[in-house]
Amino acid sequence: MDKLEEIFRMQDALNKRIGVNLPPPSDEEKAKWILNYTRAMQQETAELIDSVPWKWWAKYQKFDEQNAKVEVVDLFHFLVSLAQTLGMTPDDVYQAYLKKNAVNHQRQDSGYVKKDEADSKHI
Ligand SMILES: O=c1ccn([C@H]2C[C@H](O)[C@@H](COP(=O)(O)O)O2)c(=O)[nH]1
Repeated sequence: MDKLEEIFRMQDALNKRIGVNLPPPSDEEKAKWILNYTRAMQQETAELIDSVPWKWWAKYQKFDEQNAKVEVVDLFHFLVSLAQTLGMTPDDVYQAYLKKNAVNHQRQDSGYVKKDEADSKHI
């Protein structure tokens, strides 16, 4: 089985066990879970920041690379749940990634001197 498909299946099983069935049945519920998962990601991002010595005024902090890796995996759990909230399959994420990655390369090719929101509308 494809690794991304396996991750999506395992995340769905964990979320169901926690009592969350995705995608939610209404736009209202979708909005609620987008906010829940993005807030959870903000917290995990703060924990990731705390795993590097970011306090320029303090000397007690150490770079904890092992913890940083765990926080990335925590973030990945919530990012996959966010994709599932929006009804995206592993293939949807893969196809959208391919398209957006191509747009990002085109922007670099052209110097990216101007922001053109329309260049992502086909994704
Ligand atoms: O609905 C949820 C709630 C939590 N987690 C997972 C993601 C992280 O790996 C971990 C974060 O929980 P704490 O370790 O911060 O309690 O739980 C989910 O996958 N889905």
